[in-house]
Amino acid sequence: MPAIETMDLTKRYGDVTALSSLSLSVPEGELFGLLGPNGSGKTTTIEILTGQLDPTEGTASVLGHDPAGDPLAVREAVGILPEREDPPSFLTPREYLQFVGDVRGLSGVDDRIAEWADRLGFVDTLDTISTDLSEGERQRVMLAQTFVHEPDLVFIDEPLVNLDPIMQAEVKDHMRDYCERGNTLFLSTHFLEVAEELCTSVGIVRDGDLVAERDPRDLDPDEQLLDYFRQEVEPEGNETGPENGAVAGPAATPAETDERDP
Ligand SMILES: Nc1ncnc2c1ncn2[C@@H]1O[C@H](COP(=O)(O)OP(=O)(O)OP(=O)(O)O)[C@@H](O)[C@H]1O
Repeated sequence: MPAIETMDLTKRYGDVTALSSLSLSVPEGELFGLLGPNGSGKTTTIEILTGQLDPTEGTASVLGHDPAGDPLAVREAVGILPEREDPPSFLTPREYLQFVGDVRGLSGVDDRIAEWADRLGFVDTLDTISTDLSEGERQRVMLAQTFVHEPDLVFIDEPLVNLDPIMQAEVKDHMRDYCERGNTLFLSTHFLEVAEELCTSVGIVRDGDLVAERDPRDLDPDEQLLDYFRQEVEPEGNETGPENGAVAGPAATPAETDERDP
């Protein structure tokens, strides 16, 4: 059974069609990257798969659960890190992670918090009120809450944004190890270099439909994921675009900027 499967997922908001018969299948153990221009339907897909939003039509299965019919079962089983999500400003990382542990019914929470704070380098700020943390420090805490209950499947929107280069390398290693242990990771990113380096499969969405799927490790040595992306998302005869590797997204890799993806 695939970790994730969708059949003809469609989401309409009045006249706007955010998803249009999107079908995809992500096997267990895959490090899958969902790529696409702004407004192509990536967030909508993640919100449906994590039971936050009901589709207008179509079906989905996530670890064998129906996110529309049983959203709680999905949310209990997976880790989720939406883009631009922070820990509550009035809690310290320790208090927030204890709260997450309580909600998830975890045992040994203090040990888990210590382990993740050590791994993601926030031991020194565990007891600092979150409003006083930098953006990167808050992202580390949010990554910890995503993985702290050791879920089999994790959804992350822009995992490396705001992290310094050393922490990016640490998180990349963790994500690879996580999938090598048989778990599944579903990323959404505008950073094609990150997808090319990490993902074992990428799917490209355009206008709410999956238009291409590929293992980036199969790219020819002289072919870049950006070229492939352009070919799939740009209508014929309109093949000019940004030269920076993040089409219709931010102008630099996360290593080069402190700005969040617009
Ligand atoms: N609540 C809403 N009401 C109306 N339209 C919406 C709503 N949410 C999303 N849309 C529209 O649905 C389409 C898909 O949006 P979505 O946020 O899924 O795209 P995305 O690929 O995640 O974009 P980005 O890369 O900019 O984050 C867009 O046209 C967007 O304007």
